[in-house]
Amino acid sequence: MAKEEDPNNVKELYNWLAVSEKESPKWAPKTKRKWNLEVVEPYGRCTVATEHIAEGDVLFVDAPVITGPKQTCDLICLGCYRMLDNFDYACSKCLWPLCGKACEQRGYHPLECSVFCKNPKKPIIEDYDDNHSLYESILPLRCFLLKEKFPQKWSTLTAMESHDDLRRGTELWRRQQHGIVNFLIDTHGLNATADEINRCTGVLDVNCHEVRSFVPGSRDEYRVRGLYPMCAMMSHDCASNTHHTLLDDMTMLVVASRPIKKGEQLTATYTHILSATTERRKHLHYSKFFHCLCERCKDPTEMGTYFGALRCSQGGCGGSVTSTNPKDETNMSPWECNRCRFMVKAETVERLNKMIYFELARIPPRAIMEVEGIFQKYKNVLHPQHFHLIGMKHTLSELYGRVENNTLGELTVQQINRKIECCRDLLTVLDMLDPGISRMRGLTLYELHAPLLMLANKLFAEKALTKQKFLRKMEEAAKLLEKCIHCLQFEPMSSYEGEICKIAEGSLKELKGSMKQVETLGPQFFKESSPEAGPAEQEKDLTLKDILASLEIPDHH
Ligand SMILES: C[S@@+](CC[C@H](N)C(=O)[O-])C[C@H]1O[C@@H](n2cnc3c(N)ncnc32)[C@H](O)[C@@H]1O
Repeated sequence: MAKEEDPNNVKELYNWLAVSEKESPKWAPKTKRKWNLEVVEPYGRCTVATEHIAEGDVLFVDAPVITGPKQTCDLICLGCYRMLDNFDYACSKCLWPLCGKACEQRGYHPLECSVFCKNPKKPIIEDYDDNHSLYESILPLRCFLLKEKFPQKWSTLTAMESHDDLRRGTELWRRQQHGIVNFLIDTHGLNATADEINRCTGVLDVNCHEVRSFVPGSRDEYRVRGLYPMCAMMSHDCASNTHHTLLDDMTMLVVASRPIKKGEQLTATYTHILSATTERRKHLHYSKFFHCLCERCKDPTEMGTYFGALRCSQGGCGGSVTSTNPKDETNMSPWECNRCRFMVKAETVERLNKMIYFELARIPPRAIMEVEGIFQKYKNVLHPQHFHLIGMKHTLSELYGRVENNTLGELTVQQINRKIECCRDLLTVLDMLDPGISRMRGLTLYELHAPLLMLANKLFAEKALTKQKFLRKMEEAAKLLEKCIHCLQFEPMSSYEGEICKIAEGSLKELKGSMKQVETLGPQFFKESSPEAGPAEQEKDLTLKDILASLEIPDHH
């Protein structure tokens, strides 16, 4: 299409949407498009809702233009992406690592093979540590080869942003000239110009998504990169309003994670939501070349979570120390206590966060007591909702009940309560930073329902609950399961989340059956609900919200 007719390549991108719809699985939901591609500064092209969108509405399915290894990764098979323990099998034509003969023709491997086979050189894996950059040239090469082999994909790829002007001269750019451009053109004689390769590398750097799944028919996990043009058109927001799910054939399903108003942008998160403002903004600037100015980044309290805040160290103050200017591009603005105005240097905060990262990184996997040790060490230094403490609670919520010698049945009541506390505190933060449909929320709700039910059953066995209270506790667990299923409903069955969703559906059915049975049980199974005990018992469960509601005072909080 002539450039004048489509100056922003919007039509070109809509064409890809049509291709994706054709390529997506037959069962994938088809819906009317409720958004348009528009150009809005400073974002560039972005997706804008043309009508009200409800939570869970399917927005689109997106097929990848191309997939391939990440810039750095462990040894993998270039055909099926399975991780390899050793370099035992080399492609018979190009000598690159594969898992076996069948993968010589699998996936996109024939693309790079057609270039490397002209000058076969077995890559020297022994020279690299884990997570090496041996593979960094593969995906840019695959992109370049689309030009001849898949022209439709090539024209979509060239419609995408590469920020060459902003990338040129950066440290990353300089490294890529050696590892990618020279490697392909000088070592392997690729008939391309440096500009063409840099453009492909740029499109990948600015637009790629990490994709994680299992090799079909196995439990072998893979982690690669994929170029999803429609997903890439969504602007970034540190508290986004969409949720994406990788389907079995590597197409991406995108749904609204919460209601989206007409005129609002559909947004995705390009970075990790459980990291602090300084880190997210640094990462976005380094990798995506913009300074994020979303509501969360502008707010020193990060939407009331105090996710980066420290506890004030001045005796008895009890205030929270936050950045005086989180938007500062130099990250040098001092931090200040919101009560006593005590100041802390930004550098000190950064050093403290790094120190905790290093301590956490040294912990062996699944070591509950070590995580608890670091939590105790820093709990009076950091705000209770600081990202490090919430990150540790996330880890603990998954470990208690799931590791050897700490299975759910082996936990003490104290440990069960700790698991419950960790899940609840994580959910509180997620409600503020990532409300609606999310994998993390779905999994955490599942983790929370089990110990709650276990405690309720224990108390029932001890005849320590009235019938009403036991039913209320069962109802709470059922509600958690319902919400978990809502969050994980789009996950494919082959994924861990899809499996949990299926298990949650089974547990919910069972639980509802048990509740019906409990209704029929006689009083001999329960604690007597004496007139004195009744109100006191109810009081324990009351919240401030309940009290305000009963007095009909609106809660302005
Ligand atoms: C994956 S692309 C998104 C599509 C892009 N707007 C386009 O026209 O091709 C990422 C780029 O979009 C822009 N962008 C995305 N989110 C942004 C945000 N929150 N603030 C400013 N620019 C943003 C930046 O230029 C970024 O490098």
